[in-house]
Amino acid sequence: MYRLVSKNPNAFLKATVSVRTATQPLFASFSLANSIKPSLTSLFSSKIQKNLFSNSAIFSEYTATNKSDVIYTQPEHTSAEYVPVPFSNYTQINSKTMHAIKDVLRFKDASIVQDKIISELPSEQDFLIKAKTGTGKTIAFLVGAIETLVKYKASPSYNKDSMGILIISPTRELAKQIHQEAIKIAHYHKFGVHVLVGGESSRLQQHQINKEPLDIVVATPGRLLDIWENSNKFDRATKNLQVLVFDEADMLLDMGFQKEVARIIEQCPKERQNFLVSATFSRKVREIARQALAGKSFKELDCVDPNETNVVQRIKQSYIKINWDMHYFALHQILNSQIKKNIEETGNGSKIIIFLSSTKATQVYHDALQSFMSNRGMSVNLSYKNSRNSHKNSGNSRNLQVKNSTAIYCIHGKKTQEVRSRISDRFRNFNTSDGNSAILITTDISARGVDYPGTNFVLQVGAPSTTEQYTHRIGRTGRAGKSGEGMILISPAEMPFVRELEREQKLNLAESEEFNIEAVSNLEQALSVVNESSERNDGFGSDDNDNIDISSIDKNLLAEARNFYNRFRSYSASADTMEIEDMYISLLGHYQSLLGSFRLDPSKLVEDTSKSLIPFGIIDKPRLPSMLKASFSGNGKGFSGSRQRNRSDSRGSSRGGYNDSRESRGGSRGGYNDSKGSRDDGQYRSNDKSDFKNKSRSRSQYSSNDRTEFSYKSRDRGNSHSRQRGGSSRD
Ligand SMILES: Nc1ncnc2c1ncn2[C@@H]1O[C@H](COP(=O)(O)OP(=O)(O)OP(=O)(O)O)[C@@H](O)[C@H]1O
Repeated sequence: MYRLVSKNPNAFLKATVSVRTATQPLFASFSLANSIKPSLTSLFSSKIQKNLFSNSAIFSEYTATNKSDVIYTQPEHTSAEYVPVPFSNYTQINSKTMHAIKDVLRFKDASIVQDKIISELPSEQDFLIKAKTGTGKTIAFLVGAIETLVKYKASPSYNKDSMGILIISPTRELAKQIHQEAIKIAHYHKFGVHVLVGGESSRLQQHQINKEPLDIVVATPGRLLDIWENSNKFDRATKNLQVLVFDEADMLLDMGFQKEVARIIEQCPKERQNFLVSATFSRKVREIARQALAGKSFKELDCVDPNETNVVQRIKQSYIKINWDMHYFALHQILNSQIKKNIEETGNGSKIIIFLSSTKATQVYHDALQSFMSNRGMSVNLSYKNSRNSHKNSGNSRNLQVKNSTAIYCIHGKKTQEVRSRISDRFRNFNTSDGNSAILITTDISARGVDYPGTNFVLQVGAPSTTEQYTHRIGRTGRAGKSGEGMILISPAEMPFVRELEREQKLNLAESEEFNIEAVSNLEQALSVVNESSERNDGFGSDDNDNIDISSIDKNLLAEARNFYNRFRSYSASADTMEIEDMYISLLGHYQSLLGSFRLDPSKLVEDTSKSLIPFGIIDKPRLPSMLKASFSGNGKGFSGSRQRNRSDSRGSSRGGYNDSRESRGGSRGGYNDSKGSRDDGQYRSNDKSDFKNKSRSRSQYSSNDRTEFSYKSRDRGNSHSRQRGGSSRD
């Protein structure tokens, strides 16, 4: 009999986690309509809206106006984002707009935020708009702004050379998405609709500007100011600008666009309407509001109850407490489980987004996932229930032949705009109806505003920069009335983040039931067994090792671990050590900015995060750049075993795990955290904090020839299985 001996005490999760009750029960909301509580209705008596129906559910909804002129929508433990008012009931919308909503967008009922805006029309007022993620803010502000434009066009002061609506977006992806929505809703108006973003031909954009009226312009700040300076027609047109919109207003400031925002506001005419839009009203949104709406009264349309979270309630959310060295196998299990579950429930493949906090980590996780998740598809027989097709059959379930391939995509700020757009389009249009699935691995470049319809699962790897960012990331699923699920992988050192989520976002996250501490420990054991037997080279599960007791380990899990192990090993063996070390440093760069806000323990973070090196057999932590040292080595802990990378590490050419054709190689090594990589101001400005560029290193100096073989146990085995590079030094 085998007895499982953990030679790696850290490998087993010992910490206990209190399992709290989820406040976001899956599909909790679809009961409803019956239950508007009299006590609540009397609290909000001024304006009670009728209830209704949305795409997927029955909702109850009512709103109220209080004295401070802030309108709250009272969600009343429902996930209601739609009101029962069909668009056709709104008489205040221009008929051409209405026509487009019906025939081009094909929307039936208005969402709450849309109802809020439309109820105010016609209006020249300034609006500060807050509504939950994925609840249709884009169309809401477009409808409002277009009404103002239509009115202006009909007025005697109309000048055909003037600009109608200028919409500022923090990222190119979002700008292009808004542009597409604007084209649709402006269909019958025959407006000129433009998008000005970096990474694409400025000449072409200027050509368009000269050719067509500037009715609606969507732009990122950098390219906008660039064209503003260089195009007389554009400059003249802005003198009569009617409406200025800042979408994802706080992100503009988060990304360091303060100066650009200030310039844009300064250069616009004072007489205009303003819309400020976000799913979260941080201090920063109010900062823009102060600038843009200075001295003017504005109406705050807050569609989220102050006691509620900004995330739609039907998104089931949980955390998985797990060490970084277990991520890949856990991903293998989590993703396969999600895909299987979704196919069984709906007959469809999955659309999944995985968020990481640095470009380096995003690229590494993408490459790893390609090794063990992507496949060319196979036909499988599935018996599934509740499928959208099940009505075609007499029974509740039926056998179905589906293809079962998984495509893996990756977007981050170091990719060219052309590649970003292409991948974004592919993922957006990915068809899951034949059982195929798609996974997008991305940085926060895709966290805000970006709409990938049909995304049913969002997985966050590690804590994001703010609790608001968590809600924006989660908001990529559960959109437009659809259901969705979110999970976050959290290392023990990051647990304070989960508590902050509760405090700041009122999100009481529960531990995952399926991947709780015990389940994660099982994963670890199974992987250890496979790893052990692989190292003995005696075949998986053979009987001639008396150190391991595998009887308690589920046979299927062992088989899955072996399958994963074999596939992942082929990737890890060829991965570039320097890329992996850079990933580790970039992650610490990300955590550096969280230390204070989430009261994280620096030495614990270093220890936890360094486990990301283990699957690649890297034993010693690389030396940290001075910018990080100051934050992470204050007490001298956490650096035992740190090793300086130096020239003596060089052993010839790279193994080429990441070959140079990858976009991630293209740019500088600085600016690992690309929440700024999506800046669009003509050049990439790396944040000092995360710019750990070490120009003196050349890639070949850190070739991976000397990297160890894959081993989850390398920590325990010293050098016997892990060849350390020379030149190690403590930091
Ligand atoms: N009234 C409606 N009926 C059906 N679908 C709608 C409606 N309004 C918007 N949608 C769809 O809902 C999705 C989300 O809309 P949108 O991107 O505008 O959300 P958002 O509130 O801006 O989200 P985020 O906070 O993430 O920016 C889009 O696919 C959009 O086409």
